[in-house]
Amino acid sequence: MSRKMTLEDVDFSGKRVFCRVDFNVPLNDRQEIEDDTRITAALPTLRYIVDHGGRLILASHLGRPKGKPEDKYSLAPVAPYLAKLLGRPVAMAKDCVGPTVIALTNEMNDGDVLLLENMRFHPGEEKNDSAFSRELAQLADIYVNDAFGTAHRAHASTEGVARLLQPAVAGYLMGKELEYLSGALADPKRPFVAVIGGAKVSDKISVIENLLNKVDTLIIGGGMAYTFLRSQGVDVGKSLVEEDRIELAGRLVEQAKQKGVNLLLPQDHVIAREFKADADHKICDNTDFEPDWMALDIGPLTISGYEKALREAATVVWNGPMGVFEFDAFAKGTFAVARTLAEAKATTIIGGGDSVSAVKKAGLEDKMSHISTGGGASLELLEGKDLPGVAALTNK
Ligand SMILES: Nc1ncnc2c1ncn2[C@@H]1O[C@H](COP(=O)(O)OP(=O)(O)O)[C@@H](O)[C@H]1O
Ligand SMILES: O=C(OP(=O)(O)O)[C@H](O)COP(=O)(O)O
Repeated sequence: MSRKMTLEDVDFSGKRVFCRVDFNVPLNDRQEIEDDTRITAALPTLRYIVDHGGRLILASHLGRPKGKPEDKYSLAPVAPYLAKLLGRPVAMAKDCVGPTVIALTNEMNDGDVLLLENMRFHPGEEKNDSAFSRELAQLADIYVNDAFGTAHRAHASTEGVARLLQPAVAGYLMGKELEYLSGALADPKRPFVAVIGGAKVSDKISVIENLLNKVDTLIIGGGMAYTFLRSQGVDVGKSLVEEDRIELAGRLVEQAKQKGVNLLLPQDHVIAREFKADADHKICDNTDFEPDWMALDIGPLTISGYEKALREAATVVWNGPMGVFEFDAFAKGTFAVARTLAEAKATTIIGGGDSVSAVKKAGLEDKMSHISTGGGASLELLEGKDLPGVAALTNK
């Protein structure tokens, strides 16, 4: 993709800036923010705009309201939280379009911050409706997109407005995410190793197909490994297997061979009698699976093989857990990968979703080169797709 304009390419002084952020943060029952990672990740961009005299109009979605207002999805709790982080007032608008909002934006002074209410309270947002995009575009002079986590959505505030408000530029978080994730795929330091896990092959087929053209080693773990093992004739008992993907998994193994990619599958497993935190469990290898048991984690031999490949890597991308890490008894494989990456000399990129939760649970966030703020968006990049929210930005 062409290089996009960035914050430094624009004079923000006295300008109204429509800045799309991803403040889709988890809230608890008391409407308190449970994880502020996405808010703190956007701060460098927000500070740059206000420090350069911009009038900052923030736009985000929260949750998945169905095109109409719902109290539990209000962004109101974010305004005071952000005000504390920024050390300046953050006004909260009751809506994101309409005369009252226009009046609020007209009253702003340089350096003021206004948070608009949830974009998804309007059906036009997810439909990328042009009339709704025009209403949003009316509010500002310049467009900034720092919402990497939502960049795979072609919605009004992520795509439509960017086409109407020029220049449309990438914020720092967006730039950093693309630098790591697209950078790793375009020009990785080698050996380049990808670790792909999680529940199902079907969710990650395109990722695996794309990575087979890029990586030196592909490590497979988690539930999806058992469809791969079945394709190799291993009897995997009651482990998670997608019957309709066995043939495809076999073809991917063949492709890896043809392309000279070192594909690593689990050699031993922690198997359990049932899918429960305190289930009876033991270790088995590929020759002695119990017919009525299921694999819920990779075994010790597999862990040491995977650790060795990771220690030799220069670039690692990780997406998806190695086992049912939510249950302590089956979290060893996932935490071993997290620890090995934390100690590795490689550039380590954690591509969103459950692998990020695992790294955070292990307290190892600070030891990774990059932890993505977008699960879906990083997967689409790993699939080799362009992100609509990025494509719509102004080329350099
Ligand atoms: N061996 C396994 N059997 C069943 N489920 C598994 C297994 N290994 C991992 N999982 C489950 O996969 C889920 C994560 O899968 P997925 O949503 O595809 O990953 P991600 O969110 O990282 O993309 C976790 O809830 C985990 O418990
Ligand atoms: O949380 C998000 O994505 P993620 O769960 O894939 O990381 C983004 O805010 C996008 O939200 P959406 O998947 O409701 O469009």
